[in-house]
Amino acid sequence: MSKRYGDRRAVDDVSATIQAGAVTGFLGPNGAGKSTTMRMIMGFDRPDAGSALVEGRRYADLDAPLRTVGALLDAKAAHPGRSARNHLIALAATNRIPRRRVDEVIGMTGLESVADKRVGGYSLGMGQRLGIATAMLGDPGVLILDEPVNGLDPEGVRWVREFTRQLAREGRTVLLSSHLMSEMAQTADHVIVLGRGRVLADAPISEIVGSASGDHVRVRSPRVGALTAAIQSPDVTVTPVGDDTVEVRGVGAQVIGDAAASAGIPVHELTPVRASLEEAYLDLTKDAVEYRTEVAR
Ligand SMILES: Nc1ncnc2c1ncn2[C@@H]1O[C@H](COP(=O)(O)OP(=O)(O)OP(=O)(O)O)[C@@H](O)[C@H]1O
Repeated sequence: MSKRYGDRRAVDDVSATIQAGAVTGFLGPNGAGKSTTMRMIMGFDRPDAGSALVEGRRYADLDAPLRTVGALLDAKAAHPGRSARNHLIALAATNRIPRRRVDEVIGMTGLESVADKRVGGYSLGMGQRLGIATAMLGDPGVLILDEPVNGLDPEGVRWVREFTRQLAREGRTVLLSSHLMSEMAQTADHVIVLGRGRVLADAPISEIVGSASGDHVRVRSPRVGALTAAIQSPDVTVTPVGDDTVEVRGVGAQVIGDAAASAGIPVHELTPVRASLEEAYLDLTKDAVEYRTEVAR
């Protein structure tokens, strides 16, 4: 799909397939085009070129849209004067969804105690839970969640993680955007990264993290100089990070440990450090960030 706003290419020839039975993380800097893509999938915005199909059809052509795909796109979508329960009852009634499903989604999202209060008085977190309850109302096989953990407390963040993992285990398709990389690393199976409207990466999370340059082994030894000499080779880079500590790149912990043992060098720490999703993400998007903070040097 492609979409312009004025002379701005918000989404620029994006192609992707979101797999069932997995949580797909949708990442990208502010303004990268994530929300626009999600809105186009849900038929709220019309692409200038291309189309999005949900279970093989455009959103507008779905027979029972709410029962096919549920979305959280704007946590403030419910009328502020209505209660959560009444909001859900009205939606259920117009979509031929049985009334008991309203109580189910209220229970599922932990909204029982506030379900009869006005939505206008809800905290951001309660609004997010109501948004997720709304998305789940039709028991859809596909969920599109735009920053569902935004504004949630740690318990709520963990709940979204476990909830979305469960949805994927049930075989549903989950597309989830977030700026919280540590959270995404624990939630997503697969990641699509957008930058300036284009797809920068589309791969399993292990592959994305594995491609980052941050993997190294942290080594601490009272004879760190001798150990450095023992593992020296053109492929190995050793960076001092303290008097007796170095970061070693290009060789694994086992080789370093064996080299130390055969040279009789004591080792006080030998820690393989995996690159994080955050490092991989920052590597991928470094040329695509529009609003960068200048760090004083
Ligand atoms: N309705 C609109 N009218 C004009 N420009 C828009 C509109 N919606 C989005 N844009 C522009 O399109 C680009 C993509 O925005 P979008 O909200 O899709 O990004 P995003 O990846 O979701 O960002 P964020 O992480 O900040 O939510 C931005 O430059 C944005 O300013």
